Amino acid sequence: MHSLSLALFQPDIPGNAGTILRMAACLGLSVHIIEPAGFDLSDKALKRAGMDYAAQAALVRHINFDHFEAWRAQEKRRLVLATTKGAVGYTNFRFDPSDVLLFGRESAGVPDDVHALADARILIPMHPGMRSLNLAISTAMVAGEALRQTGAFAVT
Ligand SMILES: C[S@@+](CC[C@H](N)C(=O)[O-])C[C@H]1O[C@@H](n2cnc3c(N)ncnc32)[C@H](O)[C@@H]1O
Repeated sequence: MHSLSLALFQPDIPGNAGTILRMAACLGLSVHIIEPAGFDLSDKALKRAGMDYAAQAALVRHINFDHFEAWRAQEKRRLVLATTKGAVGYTNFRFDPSDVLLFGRESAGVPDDVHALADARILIPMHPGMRSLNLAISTAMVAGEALRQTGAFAVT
């Protein structure tokens, strides 16, 4: 298991969370879910989307953002927020193996105070006029680049 971690801020859609859990299990990443989520974390759709892989994912639940921040402070890890309001393109950002990569909820992203306290805000550049990518897709793109940069992909 890598120390690079994914974090989902109050996710709304179980299919997205399940897809991310499956990816995380395959790539050796832990996933931190900041509650409340918009669904029951034992939801069938979460299990269906994550398939049996979800059971192998390192899932950590935080009852709220303060709880997540207490964990992060203890670990002394940087918070890197993926946001459509980011200033730095994700391929131009230098990732650290201990980073926590935070993604916002499907319906609303993250609140302004969470946006402000992140150590860095990164963007996946999109064509003009497009609003946002799907949560699971953006998580895969950023995780792939972070793993590539930090040399953490399994070598074949
Ligand atoms: C469906 S989007 C949220 C859209 C929301 N209405 C907003 O304005 O933030 C869910 C999450 O995916 C990530 N995301 C989607 N597109 C992105 C992009 N182009 N660059 C960086 N992150 C993105 C962000 O973490 C975002 O909070």
